[in-house]
Amino acid sequence: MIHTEGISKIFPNGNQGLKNVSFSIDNGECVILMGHNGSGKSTLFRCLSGLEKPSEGKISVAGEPIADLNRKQLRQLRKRIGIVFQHFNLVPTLSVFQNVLFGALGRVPVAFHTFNLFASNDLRKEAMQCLDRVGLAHLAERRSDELSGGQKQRVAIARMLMQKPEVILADEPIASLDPKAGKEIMELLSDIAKERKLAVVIILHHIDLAFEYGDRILMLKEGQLVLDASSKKLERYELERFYDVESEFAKAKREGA
Ligand SMILES: Nc1ncnc2c1ncn2[C@@H]1O[C@H](COP(=O)(O)OP(=O)(O)OP(=O)(O)O)[C@@H](O)[C@H]1O
Repeated sequence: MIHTEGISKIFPNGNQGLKNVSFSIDNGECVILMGHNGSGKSTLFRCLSGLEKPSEGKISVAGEPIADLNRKQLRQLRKRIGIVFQHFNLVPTLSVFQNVLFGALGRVPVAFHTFNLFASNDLRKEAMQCLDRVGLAHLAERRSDELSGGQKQRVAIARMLMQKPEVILADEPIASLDPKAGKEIMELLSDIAKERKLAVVIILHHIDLAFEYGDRILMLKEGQLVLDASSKKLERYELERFYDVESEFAKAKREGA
């Protein structure tokens, strides 16, 4: 679960990243975070993952009050937050299986360079289960740099599942994928939210996919949360208006002109 209460972020140079942002996300909810460039999405993600401290307000992630944690506690909390990146961040020379296995590094006290040798059979079994969940068990032995973008993102999600996260933050996870692969990744993330009862937040710029896979849509504008609505109750034109993408033609048609 994620909860923010009145968070603001002012950077040392005076830029305001966030202004009085409050929302809650329950376990099992898949929430889409939208907003133009510079609207504050990355700042919010960095605050939620404990990389940035808000100047004001409270944040709790997985039951932990982030602002009150010391460095060691923050490091521990980060292990419980699964992050999905736009560019996958796999180790290209390692196999798909090894990349996924390394997802457990944060919860097993074994050094990186010996991890592949000393990982237990149970962990290896778990890694195969995570790969199976994303539909890529058959590619376990393949080098990860031989995969397509969509497959790489699936491997990155399997690696993140190995972490046993309690919350998932995905930063434009489909920005470099074709429409079909992008849809598959969105479906996977929204299914994982339901199956594992995790709070999932996805930064996305696709209106159709936001409606299809998001339970709720949040919109930031100049650091402020201007929309927080259930995707079932929201009309497409309302979202387009908030996003400033409604065409003059659509507007005229809607207004019956
Ligand atoms: N480290 C920083 N120092 C100063 N200002 C910053 C810093 N990081 C972000 N900002 C400012 O905070 C505001 C929000 O930026 P942020 O990167 O969070 O937006 P964004 O919605 O993620 O944009 P994008 O879609 O381009 O990634 C912008 O005005 C930006 O210039």
